[in-house]
Amino acid sequence: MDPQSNQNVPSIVEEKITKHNGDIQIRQYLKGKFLGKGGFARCYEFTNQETNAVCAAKVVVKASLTKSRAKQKLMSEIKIHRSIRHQHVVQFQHFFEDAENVYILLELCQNQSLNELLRRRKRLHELEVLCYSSQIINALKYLHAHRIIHRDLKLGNLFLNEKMEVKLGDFGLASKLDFDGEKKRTICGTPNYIAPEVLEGKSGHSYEVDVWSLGVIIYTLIIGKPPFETSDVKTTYKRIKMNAYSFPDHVPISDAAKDLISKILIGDPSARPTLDEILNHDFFRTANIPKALPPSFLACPPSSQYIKQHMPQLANYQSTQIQQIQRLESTAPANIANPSGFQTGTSRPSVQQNPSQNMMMTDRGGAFRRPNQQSSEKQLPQSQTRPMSSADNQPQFYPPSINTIQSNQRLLSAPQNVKAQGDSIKPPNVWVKKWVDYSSKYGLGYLLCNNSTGVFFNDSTKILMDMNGKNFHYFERKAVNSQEKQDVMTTHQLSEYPKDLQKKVTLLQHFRSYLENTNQAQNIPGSSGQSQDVDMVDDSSKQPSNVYVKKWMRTKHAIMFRLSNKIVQVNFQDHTEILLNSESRQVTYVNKKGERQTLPLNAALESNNAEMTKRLKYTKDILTHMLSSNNNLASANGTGSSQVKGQNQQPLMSAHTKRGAEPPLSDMRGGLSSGVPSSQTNRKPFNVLN
Ligand SMILES: Nc1ncnc2c1ncn2[C@@H]1O[C@H](COP(=O)(O)OP(=O)(O)OP(=O)(O)O)[C@@H](O)[C@H]1O
Repeated sequence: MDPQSNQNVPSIVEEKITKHNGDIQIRQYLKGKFLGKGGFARCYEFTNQETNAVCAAKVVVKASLTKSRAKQKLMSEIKIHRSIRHQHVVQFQHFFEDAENVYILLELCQNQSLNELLRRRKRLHELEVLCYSSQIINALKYLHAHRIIHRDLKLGNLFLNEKMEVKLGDFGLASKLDFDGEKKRTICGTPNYIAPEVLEGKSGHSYEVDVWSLGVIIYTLIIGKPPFETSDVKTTYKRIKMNAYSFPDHVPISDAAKDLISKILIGDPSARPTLDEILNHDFFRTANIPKALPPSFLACPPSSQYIKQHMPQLANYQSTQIQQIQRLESTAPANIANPSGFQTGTSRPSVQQNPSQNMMMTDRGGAFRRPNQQSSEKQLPQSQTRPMSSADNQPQFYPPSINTIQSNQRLLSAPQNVKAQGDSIKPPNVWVKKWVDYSSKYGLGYLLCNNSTGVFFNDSTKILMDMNGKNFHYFERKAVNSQEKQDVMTTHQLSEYPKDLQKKVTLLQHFRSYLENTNQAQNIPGSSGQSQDVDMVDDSSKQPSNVYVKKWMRTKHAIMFRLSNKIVQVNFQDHTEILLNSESRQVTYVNKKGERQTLPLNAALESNNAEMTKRLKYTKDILTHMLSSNNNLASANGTGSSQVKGQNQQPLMSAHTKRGAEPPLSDMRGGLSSGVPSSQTNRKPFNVLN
């Protein structure tokens, strides 16, 4: 509570009204409850003593308006706000002044702002996000149709009235265009929500800045914190300009929501979807969106019954999927199912706690659809619905998390006393040594044990650079006949290659340097990077260099790669590994100590090494599960990749694979500092007028 404000002491405020005949009438308001304060106003409940009508009064101290800019801002706010009327805009009622203050009387929003709601709830269910964001979009559509840009769209300016309707308020930074193509140049906004074109300030900005902020809001409500938030504003701007954000693994989010957010948060404002396109996005088709939510949701998340009622498709889908997942979970080794060191607690809801959100992750939708488009477009493959990234030509590379790096270097430094059994038993010669999952933006990058680097892009093309770094192979799926598709490989020199591959080659190089520069030993307790390198030269550097990752997926407990050499590699969270050679039907198992053992599949299944057989069964179950859901990785079991239709680069079951919190971006790229979230920073508008 602010001691200066005397904020909760009721007092009477008098408005002098001069009548036509010159008489003065006094209207009295009881200044009641303090509602909150912003950068330049305090807000109170005002009760009209004559009518008993209650409203919110924004009180601006006149002494704070000495600078002409501040005065201008207030006048502009009043001028714009009083000119509009919409169900989802805080209704402007009246304004007056006395010797000390200016009073703006507004429709009272009793249920505070979305900011307070999020603070209470930490994050919202996607159904709630749909409900709130569709109302925000309605308000924005109205404003934009009246050539008004809000320019300060944020949770703190989105209020809830007693009917739980969203009301957009605070028009202090709003601007009215004189004509549609006009660009505004004033640098204004609130750091976390500000669009990159405002920061660049080169060619001005327009309505698209509100669309950007809407994307930030959707992300923030689902994930629980703004996408670009850091502890200092400069770093936040850097992140915004470089479009450096990611979806944390520990928070469930549907593919449709991810897709929409990544389409909105695009640097080029002209590439952002329009408000109508957003409303027609698949995300808005995942539910029968209620007009308003019950007030109980201010404090508690929706019940599963409520979700079922509004997301019936999800509910049906959910029950079968949950059973499948529970079956998989039950076959997972105990220490994998609940490994120590995993995040626990409320920030990591389990499938059972919040099944709908987890299940939504398997919804592969997410395309924009115009109102008349056929539903068949729903089945567009991800490569069409989710282009590689924004329209930028120079991709910015910010891998989401150094924690995503896993290593199976221990395969190389395995003790010699664990021998392969029998003459015909040969351990695999190429496997994934390190990887980084950056599929929230570009794809999966990986380093093989033979030092080749590859990327599996989100559009399902693949690229592989051999260890000398002079050539690269590019793989695209093409139809070989009317029924079959296969990866078709073209080889290029790095000094000369088709221009349209430039972006992918740049990304490959970023991935390569990122993976190579990551401290190899950090995930391998007790081992040294040096000895691994020596081993690697002896062991695998002479192996064929065109082995690449054909498919991959992540589950709650593991990441799986299917390599083009018919190896299925499964890296478990507890650092054990399975390498399954479907051709020779042999299994290599790496235990927690890094000891490896290669043996025939049948022998492995019947072995009395319980740890290994559990993991092998888990691998088999996942492969079976994927086979039944038409997943490509299943083709590694010998059915041939060309017969499988789906592409799977998204996590199938859960987003909880990574350990630990999001690391500081400074670890990944110079100049950026730790991303410690702060509830207080970055909320105030800056440079209000210039
Ligand atoms: N219509 C309303 N109903 C209820 N509370 C309101 C209303 N308008 C504003 N408030 C409360 O008053 C606080 C300050 O209002 P507002 O954000 O409009 O002030 P401001 O000084 O213009 O803020 P900013 O610094 O964002 O420009 C809000 O955070 C909110 O808590």
